[in-house]
Amino acid sequence: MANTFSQPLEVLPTRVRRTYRGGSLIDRWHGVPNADDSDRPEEWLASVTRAVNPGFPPIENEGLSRVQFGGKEQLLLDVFEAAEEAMLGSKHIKQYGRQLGMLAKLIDSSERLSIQVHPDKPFAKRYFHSDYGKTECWYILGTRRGNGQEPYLLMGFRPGITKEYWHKLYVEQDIEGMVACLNKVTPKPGDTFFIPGGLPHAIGPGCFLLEIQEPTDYTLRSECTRQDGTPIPEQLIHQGLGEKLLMECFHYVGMTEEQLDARCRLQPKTLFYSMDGSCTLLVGEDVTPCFSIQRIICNQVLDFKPTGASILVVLEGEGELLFNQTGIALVKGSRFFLPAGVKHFTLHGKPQLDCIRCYPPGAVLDVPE
Ligand SMILES: O=P(O)(O)OC[C@H]1O[C@@H](O)[C@@H](O)[C@@H](O)[C@@H]1O
Repeated sequence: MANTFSQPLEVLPTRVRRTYRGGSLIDRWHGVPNADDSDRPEEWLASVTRAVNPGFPPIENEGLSRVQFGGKEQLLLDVFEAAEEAMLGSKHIKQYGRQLGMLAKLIDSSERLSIQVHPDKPFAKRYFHSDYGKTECWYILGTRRGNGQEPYLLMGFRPGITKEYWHKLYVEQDIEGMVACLNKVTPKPGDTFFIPGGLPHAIGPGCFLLEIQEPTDYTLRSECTRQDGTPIPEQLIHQGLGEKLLMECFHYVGMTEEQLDARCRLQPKTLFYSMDGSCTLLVGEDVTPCFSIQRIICNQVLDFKPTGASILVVLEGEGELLFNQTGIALVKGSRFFLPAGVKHFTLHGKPQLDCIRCYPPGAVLDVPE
């Protein structure tokens, strides 16, 4: 059984509705011309995490990715159940269960998201009885002018913001006041940011990014309306916890721009470099134990010997993924779940591939030999 399941699984598109608009850059990236922004600004990649969208008309299995497997389309979650060991590996299952332990997404915002916060692990454990909070990282793929504005990110309280002051702004819904409390950062392609649980933030307009996060959909927010002025359902504001706990989810740690840069703007580290290509660590264990991210540039042929599962996303270029003497074509936007049972694969850039590999917690990163 392990052999049947141990092959790279191409993941079908999984678009998800959110409270903000965007997504046209995701479609264009996949080669769809003249795409428009919509209420589906996110694509979840190899997801086994359900989207939580109270207040929206229900969609069955929203957020769960599907793969072609055994001659039919199936939920990746069901394939995990049928072959947990081949998919995730026994070491991972022992520590994390049948859950992948991370979620990867593409996000494209044509307008600013609401000012929000995600729980850290202790908060998630205590109030959601979950082993996972929603610490996340963003790798910027591109920017555009959104809503007539230059792209930006809001991140982290400026020094001196107290819980009492933040609560007052929340009660008054003083949006300008809230924006003024946060550091404003200009993103550029190739930047990587770390957003630990508890850090207030908002992705601004015109940001196209790859996000890796803990596998939950817990967003709490201080802003109660969308950009068009329509109300955001109460459940999406405090996830059923109420105003007091909403305020406690934020960490009131002020940071200057320099302190924010030092804590949240990550510096890539070269792991491997040759004529054939390179591997760079974008997010490693020194940043968070929740997941890791590696960028791979492949000019020729790179050989990998994984020791566990990962997700592979092609950002740019064309080439091939060679597995068991079979070549699978790779193009910009290709995304694969690589089960733990895949012990060897080769990337071939034709002429070049720029890829990201996302690893679950506890993974040993594999670097070409
Ligand atoms: O504001 P909504 O529509 O809930 O969007 C929430 C989105 O926010 C971003 O900052 C990320 O945390 C995404 O993972 C999340 O899906």
